[in-house]
Amino acid sequence: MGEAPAFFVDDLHKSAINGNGTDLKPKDSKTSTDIGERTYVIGGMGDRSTPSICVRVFDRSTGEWFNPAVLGTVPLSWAGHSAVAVSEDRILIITKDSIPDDCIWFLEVDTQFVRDQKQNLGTEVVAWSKGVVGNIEKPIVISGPSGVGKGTLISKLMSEFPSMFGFSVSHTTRAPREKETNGVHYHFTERSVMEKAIKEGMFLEFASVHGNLYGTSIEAVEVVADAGKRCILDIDVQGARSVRASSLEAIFIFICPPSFEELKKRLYARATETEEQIQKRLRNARTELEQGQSSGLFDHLLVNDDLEMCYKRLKNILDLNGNTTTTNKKAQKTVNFSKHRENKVFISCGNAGMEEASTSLYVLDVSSLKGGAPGRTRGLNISAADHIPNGYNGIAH
Ligand SMILES: Nc1ncnc2c1ncn2[C@@H]1O[C@H](COP(=O)(O)OP(=O)(O)OP(=O)(O)O)[C@@H](O)[C@H]1O
Ligand SMILES: Nc1nc2c(ncn2[C@@H]2O[C@H](COP(=O)(O)O)[C@@H](O)[C@H]2O)c(=O)[nH]1
Repeated sequence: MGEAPAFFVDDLHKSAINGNGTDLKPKDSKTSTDIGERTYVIGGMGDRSTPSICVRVFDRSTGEWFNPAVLGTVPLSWAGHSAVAVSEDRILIITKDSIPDDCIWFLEVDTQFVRDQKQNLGTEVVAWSKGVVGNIEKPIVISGPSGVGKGTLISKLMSEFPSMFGFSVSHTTRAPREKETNGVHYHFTERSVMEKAIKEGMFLEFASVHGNLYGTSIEAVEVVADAGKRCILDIDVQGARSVRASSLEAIFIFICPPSFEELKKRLYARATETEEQIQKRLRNARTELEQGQSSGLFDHLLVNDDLEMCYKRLKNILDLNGNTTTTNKKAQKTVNFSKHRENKVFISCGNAGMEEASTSLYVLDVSSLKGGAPGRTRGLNISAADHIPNGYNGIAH
């Protein structure tokens, strides 16, 4: 314990550009990056056909090594990497020989998500998150008691704007209804499987609703964003609260019935639940209505009395009728050199494998990072740079 393995000193050399991070000689497969009292050793394992990545941590205050639980989506291709700490809570990793869409990653070491998971799992944790250039439109969280018409409103929105919105397909342990399709309406899952995935940090949120487990996986939201669409989540109030507390910035809309009697009528008319289940849903509806209307959790409350009227108001909120906008604007692609000086990382990219070796210099602005583990880190800004001003972070790639 406490002794650094051979690779720690011998195999690493400091960045040619600023000495804060490390980059690799072609044959190397590990980097070490210091944050506070800890040194994060990130290295490739396996052979070229099945490369993988491991993380070990050396705590200089105790002189001990440990292997943290590694959460999030691990980079797939791994032919080496460069690493630099961009803040107290995360390390930027640039993987070598990757396609441009797949080369920027973050290893989070002390973000809110990591701290939460440390507490949940009772162990040391780090988490991967893939960096994505540009921002996404804020996802839309729609909540409300069972039978109020959330699904009906969402279906209308998706049919009218199929290329604009994508549905976050939740996991649930409840049995499918007659017309429901696995993978479309829900991922119908065994409780033990879902509980295991929750423990492994695969879920953005989950809750026990009307006696079953429901949850939004990180991938459910990210695949919609990756497709360039705005994600819609149909989740209960507990789930909405968890999303509010997560790194996902969203718009929260609560749908109310015109009266409790009308809600009851809709649930009976839908006829998808047994008498006992309907009674349970109605009991839970009272609490949900109380919490939804009074908690300050929701940005908008909509009464679904006349369906067409409610749909129109929903479209107003989402700026689909040409009214006030509530969506965030797309990321600015240009970099302002006079601002956020400390948040720029210069990347020197060599193409030694080509006939004429050359090096290009890019500047990565990490000042407007959004999201992060357990999903993607969005909001990266990359542009060409012609020189590295004094005092900047940089890594060779
Ligand atoms: N404005 C409305 N007026 C009358 N009936 C409605 C209205 N909106 C929805 N409904 C009907 O109410 C029933 C419940 O709607 P829906 O299934 O969309 O509710 P939900 O909120 O998604 O419920 P759950 O949370 O249980 O999935 C459906 O039969 C639907 O056709
Ligand atoms: N917290 C979450 N709640 C969810 C999720 N998916 C659905 N729901 C909510 O469950 C109830 C019941 O749905 P039903 O399809 O069985 O009628 C409803 O209020 C949904 O909003 C989820 O991923 N997380």
